[in-house]
Amino acid sequence: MSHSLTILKIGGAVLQDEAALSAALQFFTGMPGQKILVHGGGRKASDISRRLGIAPQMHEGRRLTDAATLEVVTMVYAGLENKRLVAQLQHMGTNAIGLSGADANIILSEKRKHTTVDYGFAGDVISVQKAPLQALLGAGLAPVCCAITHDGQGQLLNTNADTIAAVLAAGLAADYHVDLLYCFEQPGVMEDLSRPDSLIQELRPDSYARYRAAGVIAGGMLPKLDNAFRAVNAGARKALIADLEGLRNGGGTTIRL
Ligand SMILES: Nc1ncnc2c1ncn2[C@@H]1O[C@H](COP(=O)(O)OP(=O)(O)O)[C@@H](O)[C@H]1O
Ligand SMILES: CC(=O)N[C@@H](CCC(=O)OP(=O)(O)O)C(=O)O
Repeated sequence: MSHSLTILKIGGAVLQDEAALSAALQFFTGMPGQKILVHGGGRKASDISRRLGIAPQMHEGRRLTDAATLEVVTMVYAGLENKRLVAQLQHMGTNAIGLSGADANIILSEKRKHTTVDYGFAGDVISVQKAPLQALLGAGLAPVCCAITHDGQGQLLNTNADTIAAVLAAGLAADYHVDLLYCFEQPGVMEDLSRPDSLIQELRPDSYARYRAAGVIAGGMLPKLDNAFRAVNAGARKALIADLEGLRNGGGTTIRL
């Protein structure tokens, strides 16, 4: 295992703020070694859904994805957001290549099964094909991955973007020293979102369970943390949740076992 690989995931709020996005892409461009960018775009998809008269519906941080919503998220994530990120990275000197999970069959998923909630065309990941990713990385390209996956039967599925970042980290952990960085608009996981000084510097499974049961950690933070633990469990060297300032200066919330 000779190479380091950094996987940076940027969320919907960062994508909505041009200055923050540009700073995040500059940070990505400056990262040494091999790297993958994973992006969300949930807020943009919700905006465009509303403009089309489709009310966005989320459950525990995941989108209920009916057929019309699947069209919207495919256009937004695999189209608009993915391609504009690739273009901006090219402008900054990073040779990026945009991918969905269907491209080169990198991420195979299945319709999310749940006993009480119908998630529609939301996809849970079954497997990651690492060979095409390794080939791209080895060729000096930076993959830019969106949250659209496929089931191998021709059906596109909508997968949480934090999950995409974590399964890539887990899938590649046997071959690289993987650092997984989640960049969003908060300083990290907070005890109280209204208090910027309430950063939780370190989370372990037991403290996560306590905060979750107390309702301190909720919504979009649940898939982020479940996935960060998944990646570290699978052998990622590091998982960090932070804003850009924290990523630059060693702040944020570190996930430990
Ligand atoms: N304890 C917490 N600390 C930080 N954010 C939290 C917490 N609990 C809930 N959240 C919410 O989770 C959101 C992040 O989830 P989400 O919007 O899905 O982010 P992203 O688009 O980056 O994946 C934050 O903006 C915040 O509103
Ligand atoms: C199934 C599911 O929830 N998919 C997510 C994919 C995008 C995403 O995760 O975007 P952020 O990182 O910006 O939240 C969604 O449609 O919101």
